[in-house]
Amino acid sequence: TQSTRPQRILGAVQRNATRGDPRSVVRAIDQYCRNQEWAMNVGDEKGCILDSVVSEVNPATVLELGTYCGYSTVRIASLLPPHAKLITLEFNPEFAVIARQVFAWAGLEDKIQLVEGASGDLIPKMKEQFGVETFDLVFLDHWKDRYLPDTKLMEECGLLRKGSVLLADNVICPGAPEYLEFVRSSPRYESQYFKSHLEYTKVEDGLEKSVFLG
Ligand SMILES: O=C(NC/C=C/[C@H]1O[C@@H](n2ccc(=O)cc2)[C@H](O)[C@@H]1O)c1cc([N+](=O)[O-])cc(O)c1O
Ligand SMILES: [Mg+2]
Repeated sequence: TQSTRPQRILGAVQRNATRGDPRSVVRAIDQYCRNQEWAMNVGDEKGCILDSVVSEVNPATVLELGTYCGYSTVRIASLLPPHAKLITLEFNPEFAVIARQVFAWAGLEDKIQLVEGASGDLIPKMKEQFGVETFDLVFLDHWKDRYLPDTKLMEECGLLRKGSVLLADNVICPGAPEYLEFVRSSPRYESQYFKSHLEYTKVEDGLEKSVFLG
C-alpha cells in the first residue's frame, strides 16, 4: 500500500539521522524535503529565525500549535533549558503517530508533550489539565484561519502574561491576513516582521513576532 508523506519523512530521518542527535534529525528532514519532496515544515531558513527567537526568549513554557511531523518541535525542544516544558497540539492522529517517532529518534520525548485534538478545544483546558500558568512562547503554525481566534482564546484563558511572545509562521504565504492586521494594529501587542522565504522555495514568506503587553 502507498506510504504517506509523513511516513516517508520519518523514513528519511531513520535512514539519515543519528539517534539522540536533534540537529541531525532537522538536517535529514530538510535535505529530504528540499531534494525529494516538499513538505510544510518551517524549514531551514525560517528555522534559523525561530531558533534565534527561542534562544532570546529562553522560555520555561512553550506552546506549539500544529505539530505535523515534529520538525519545528524538535528545533525548539533542542534549545530549551533543562526543566522547560513544550506542549504541542496536533489534530491529525496519523501526523501525531509520526511526530512521536521523530521526537523519539531525536531523544527529546521527555521534553515534549504532544496532545491530540483541536486547539479551540484544548486551549481552555491548558491550566487545569496540563498544569500550565502562562506560556512564555507560542509558535503558531497550524490552520491559518485559527491563528486569530486562538490568540483571542489564549488571552481570554489567561494563558498570556506581559512579555509573552507569539511567533507566527506563514503570515505572507499562505498568509494569515486577519491575524496580521490584529497583532499589528492592537495596542496590546508589539509586532515585528522577519522577512524570509517559504520553506524550500524562493517565494516570499515570513514570521511575525508579537509581544503581548498585558
Ligand atoms: O497549511 C499550512 N499549515 C497548516 C498546518 C496544519 C497542522 O496543524 C495541525 N492542527 C493542529 C491543531 C488544530 O487545532 C488544527 C490543526 C494539523 O493537523 C496539521 O498538522 C501550511 C501551508 C504551507 N503552504 O505553502 O501551503 C506552508 C506552511 O508552512 C504551512 O504551515
Ligand atoms: Mg508553516
